[in-house]
Amino acid sequence: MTQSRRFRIAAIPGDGVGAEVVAAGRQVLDALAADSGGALEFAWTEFPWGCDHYARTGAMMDDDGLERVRGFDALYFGAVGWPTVPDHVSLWGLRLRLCQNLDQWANVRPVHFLPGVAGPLRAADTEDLDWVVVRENSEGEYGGFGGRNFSGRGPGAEVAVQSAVFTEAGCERIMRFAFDLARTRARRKVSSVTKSNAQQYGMVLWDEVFARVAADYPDVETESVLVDAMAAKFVLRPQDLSVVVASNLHADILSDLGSALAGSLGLAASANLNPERRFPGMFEPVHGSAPDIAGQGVCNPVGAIGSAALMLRHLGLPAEADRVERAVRAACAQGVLTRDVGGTATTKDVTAAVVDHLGD
Ligand SMILES: NC(=O)C1=CN([C@@H]2O[C@H](COP(=O)(O)OP(=O)(O)OC[C@H]3O[C@@H](n4cnc5c(N)ncnc54)[C@H](O)[C@@H]3O)[C@@H](O)[C@H]2O)C=CC1
Ligand SMILES: CC(=O)C(=O)O
Ligand SMILES: [K+]
Ligand SMILES: [Mn+2]
Repeated sequence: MTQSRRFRIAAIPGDGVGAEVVAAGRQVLDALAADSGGALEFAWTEFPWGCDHYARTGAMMDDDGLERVRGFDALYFGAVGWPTVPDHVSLWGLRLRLCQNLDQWANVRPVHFLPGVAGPLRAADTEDLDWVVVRENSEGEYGGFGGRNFSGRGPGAEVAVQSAVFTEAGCERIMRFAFDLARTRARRKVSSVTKSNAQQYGMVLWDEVFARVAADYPDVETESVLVDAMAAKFVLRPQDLSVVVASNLHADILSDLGSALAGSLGLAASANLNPERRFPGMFEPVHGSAPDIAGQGVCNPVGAIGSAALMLRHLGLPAEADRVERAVRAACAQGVLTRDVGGTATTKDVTAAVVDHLGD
């Protein structure tokens, strides 16, 4: 008899469409478990953190929240942010707080085409558009270093400093992670995103570490591309990319561009990982809380369902992850699409279609 595998997952829907897409992903995973004949079980605990929690308590999450989630096998996250709370308060109070304290220093954000989904790159197809943005997720521009209100400067003359911090160790570990990932892919190539022409300290260190790490991977092709040129390359030569490693801010921007090129921000999945596995990973769609469409039941759940597939793979369930990804492709190919990708289906219709195709 196969032994039952039980995974404890902390669900953190957050704000806006976060609740809708996390419900969709949970439904797909629960269907997978129900179909496993008892071999697989997901035990969910939901944490109602976000901007409503802030309105009630003055904090985005509970004080002991970090302690409570660190023992879970994984965190499944929706999105954070709502117009009632300043975005920097909500983001730092929840997503960044979780990622930083759980030392999830690698953020993996794959981009691929789905059959039946038209993107703006008319000439590209599934072969061309299949790359992974590896985002440095612990330092760089989002390290939180800086300040305001320097002495001697009054209202109207304020100065704010927002520094980017790059450490040699931080650069090296994300680059090694990118090279190791490249070795698992058909195209063994790592493209480093830089801005060392204008930023002569941090980005020059980034480039130097990249060159040093690359020397340890002679079997992997490399290139170093300035971020502005990389934005153009995403559009003009996507077939030339495989693994793209970039700083926190650069990768944040480029991964939204990547998912838009695939057809919508609602499609892209992501994994926030502590590769040493001292802490659980956090799996979330790339998009935010989408206040403009929240509560209407029309948001695209594909990014969140894809994030659930990344979670399965990280939990050692590659066959189940493949099954979810195949079911998503089948639902899209069948034309069950939300309106952001040109269809008329609701979030629930797409989720139900994915669940149906789990049986293919
Ligand atoms: N990791 C996180 O939790 C993130 C949180 N945010 C927060 O989200 C809030 C809104 O930020 P925005 O800049 O508007 O970014 P957003 O990603 O929420 O939305 C940008 C655009 O994409 C569309 N979109 C996003 N997700 C979609 C989905 N699943 N299906 C269909 N369309 C979708 C939205 O309708 C909107 O037009 C802010 O408070 C921001 O700070 C933003 C990005 C990431
Ligand atoms: C905050 C944000 O935009 C992101 O993590 O992608
Ligand atoms: K998100
Ligand atoms: Mn982003």
